[in-house]
Amino acid sequence: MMSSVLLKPSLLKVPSSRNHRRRASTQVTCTSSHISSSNSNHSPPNIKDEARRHPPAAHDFSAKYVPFNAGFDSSESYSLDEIVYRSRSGGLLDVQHDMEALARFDGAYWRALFDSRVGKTTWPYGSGVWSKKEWVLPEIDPDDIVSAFEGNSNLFWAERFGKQFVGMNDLWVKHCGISHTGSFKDLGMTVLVSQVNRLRKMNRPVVGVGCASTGDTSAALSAYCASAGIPSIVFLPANKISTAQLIQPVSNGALVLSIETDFDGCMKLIREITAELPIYLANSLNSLRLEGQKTAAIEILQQFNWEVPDWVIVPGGNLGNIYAFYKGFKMCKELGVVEKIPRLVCAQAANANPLYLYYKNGWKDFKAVKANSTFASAIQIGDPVSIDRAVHALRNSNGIVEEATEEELMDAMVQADSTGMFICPHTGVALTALIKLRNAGVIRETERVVVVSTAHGLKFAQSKIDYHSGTIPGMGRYANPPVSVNPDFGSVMDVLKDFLHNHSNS
Ligand SMILES: Cc1ncc(COP(=O)(O)O)c(C=O)c1O
Ligand SMILES: N[C@@H](CCOP(=O)(O)O)C(=O)O
Repeated sequence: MMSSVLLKPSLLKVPSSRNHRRRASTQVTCTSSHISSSNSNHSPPNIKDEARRHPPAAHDFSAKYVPFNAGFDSSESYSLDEIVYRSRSGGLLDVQHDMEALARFDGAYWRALFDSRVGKTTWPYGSGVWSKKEWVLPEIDPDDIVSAFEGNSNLFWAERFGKQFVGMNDLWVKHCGISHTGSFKDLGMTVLVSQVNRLRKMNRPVVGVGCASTGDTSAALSAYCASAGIPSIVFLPANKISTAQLIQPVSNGALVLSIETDFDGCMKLIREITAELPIYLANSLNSLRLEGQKTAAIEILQQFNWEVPDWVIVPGGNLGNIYAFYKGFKMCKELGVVEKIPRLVCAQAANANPLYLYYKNGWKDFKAVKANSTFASAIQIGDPVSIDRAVHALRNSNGIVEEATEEELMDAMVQADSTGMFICPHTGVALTALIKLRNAGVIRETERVVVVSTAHGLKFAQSKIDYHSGTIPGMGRYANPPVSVNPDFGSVMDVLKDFLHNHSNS
């Protein structure tokens, strides 16, 4: 472990942008060719120029691809600059960091470094993902990074929902959906598109980037590609994603293919296509994505001042994210940042529940299912690519899998909304898991729980409209439809008197 004597305080110094700016303006004749080319018109330096003037101290951190869960005797590995998604045996890959190099710095060092970067505009550390750059893509040049300063999302104390619906005082919702494109996919996509940007500068054969999607991956991919000027192609199951999600890649200039199949069908097609054409695969089968997504776990610890919650509940579909959370927590423990990891819960819609069935069967005989239609449409997935990663995460975190019926998930979403949130149906799935585990006495009243909210509720407004207007057969217990009222004083007074009478004790 690195002793404090060896800590380089300069690594921790994050000059304020004002200081940067002042110094920069007195150094206009700086010798860097980058700077002179980008500032040939003598405009003030931008945040990337400033990052070039103050390169981070040299280090020897590195990362490579290895087969997922490879034994110690495996020597198979690939540079991150190779275009490879599968191991030689056809299994999943994982990004493996040089943990020895990282462990030369102790937990206190990493905590202080990460804390020093929060809330700044310093490139690229103003991003919640890139503020952990050394643990994400240590070798990428900050110039190649494509970032919207994603991450650093609100960890919301769900005081009223906690008290009213689950009898808890320490319930939190990590709002990963309050983000650039409205979902947690931004966290992974900034990493993947940055690496693509680097590969293209290295003249590697990447003409475009493609994904299959239930609506959120495609939104993130198209936005990050558009901001870097990289062509994107998205495969969407026809009529199975929300209008708000569909208009995102359309607006960002992606080639949008609407295909008469489900997500699993689109996933199969994109894998075949990316094996043939110089199109880089952007789904979470590509382990680069998970390096960005894992920073949400680190961020949760950071937001609790490096205290570890008891439980973290994550809605699961293609199952990359549950592993990403595990990996983030595990790295923090391995590097002495915290002393333990939370128990993980993966929550699935009962209409698309292959992981739940596998768990209930004691992890014997995994069978893909035909995913049925669900209001949690972004997790309507029957054959998740990261099934092995999810099982690993759950087994090693004493984890649990729960499921939610359509009525349960919609009721939970509506109840959460009634306490001031505006969440997506997938978060409703996670809240249902919480309600069930509280009722079963598995999660205790005094425990600290984080529910991961994965997308913005506005992307799924139609499902809320349908619920509240009573158009979903058998649903609507907590509906709060608008009241039609005649435009006269008496009619309005009648409605208000009823309202005040009903609420007089609340
Ligand atoms: C909103 C939302 N929630 C949850 C998930 C599940 O994440 P994962 O596929 O990583 O399990 C997805 C995508 O699948 C999603 O778009
Ligand atoms: N919900 C996802 C499904 C694909 O997941 P990925 O993480 O493998 O890209 C989506 O929004 O497309």
